[in-house]
Amino acid sequence: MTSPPTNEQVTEALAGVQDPEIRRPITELGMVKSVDIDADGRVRVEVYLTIAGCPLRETITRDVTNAVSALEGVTAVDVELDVMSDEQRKALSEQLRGGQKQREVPFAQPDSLTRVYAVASGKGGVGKSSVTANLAAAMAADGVTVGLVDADIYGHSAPRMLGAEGSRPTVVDDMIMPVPAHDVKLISTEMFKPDRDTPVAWRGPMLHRALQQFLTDVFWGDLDVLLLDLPPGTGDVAISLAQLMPNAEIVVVSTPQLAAAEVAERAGAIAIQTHQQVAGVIENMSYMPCPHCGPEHRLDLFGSGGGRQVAQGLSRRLGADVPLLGEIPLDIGLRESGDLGTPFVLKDPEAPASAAMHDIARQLSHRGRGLEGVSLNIQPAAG
Ligand SMILES: Nc1ncnc2c1ncn2[C@@H]1O[C@H](COP(=O)(O)OP(=O)(O)OP(=O)(O)O)[C@@H](O)[C@H]1O
Repeated sequence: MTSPPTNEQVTEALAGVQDPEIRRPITELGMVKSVDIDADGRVRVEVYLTIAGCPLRETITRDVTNAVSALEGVTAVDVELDVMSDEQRKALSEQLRGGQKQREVPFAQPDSLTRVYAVASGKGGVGKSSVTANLAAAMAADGVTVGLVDADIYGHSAPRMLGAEGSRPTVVDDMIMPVPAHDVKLISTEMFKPDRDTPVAWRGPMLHRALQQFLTDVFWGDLDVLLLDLPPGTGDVAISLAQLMPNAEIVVVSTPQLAAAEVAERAGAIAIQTHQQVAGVIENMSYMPCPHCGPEHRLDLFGSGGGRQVAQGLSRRLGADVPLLGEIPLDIGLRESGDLGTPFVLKDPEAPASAAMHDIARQLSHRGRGLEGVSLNIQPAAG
């Protein structure tokens, strides 16, 4: 008969279990309360949850059971759950903040390597939210660590599109954990409403505070990319965002319709006032692949050329090259999968609309993470 594992072996196995929201090993987060090993190989692990009624308690129980069961000599695993005390939560939140007491926007710090993209549109209904949610899911599927702030207060649809509708984030002390949805770390205005049907009637200053809180009080961890879904138009949120994160780059979504393009160009041109960069333009609902002849025959339902016109107009106004990042065709599947909570890029990655979004996601996540102006902490060699 094999002998039971040692305490060190069990602890090492537990170090492979991450808290699903914080994405760090439970051993590092002080979540392992105790480990008991019987002579017959029965292991009992007590785990602290950050809050009572933690929505991910089953995931944690399953992951701990799997990790410990895999050890040689283990005959059974019992997982018992306890809840952190206020002091433990406070200590954890301080640890996550890296000992830093003052609230700062981590992405606005000069040494931040996170690429921040604010997705804007001139008017509603052009598919900005669908495109943003799909870009986030496509990036996550590519192994990019991505966060999504759904700041579209009036039309917050990211939770539904990512299958996280009705989710409430876990709060540890005064730190908010983003909700994991298809490997995207998600925070939405919807999560802070008393109930789903209450409209959000926040005005300028409240909006600014909400956005600030999403950026300072949410534990994002190290992100490669942060996407922000802005409300349509050139409103308060875009200005607040520029104040909070001047390094955020704008991505403009437009339809091919020339009238829509003019409005979209105006939304992008706000970057001139706020001194931000425009990373590019995405044309959505570009064409309908002909149901009879196939995708080679494009039906231009909403006209054509809008995306290119916005890109050219913004290049002229900003005096910098603003590329057209891609053209996403109309696809009924895109709408359906959004309604059902599975992003189209995951459900049908080969469809032309998905392929276009995967391609745009790669362009945005693989752009050099501009080290310009970033302190590299290199000391000159003593000569
Ligand atoms: N390429 C596409 N093909 C088919 N349907 C699409 C496409 N893009 C978006 N849609 C659908 O169009 C509708 C509007 O999209 P969405 O809500 O993403 O727009 P929006 O610009 O974010 O609007 P708002 O900012 O007003 O919330 C949704 O029903 C969505 O599923």
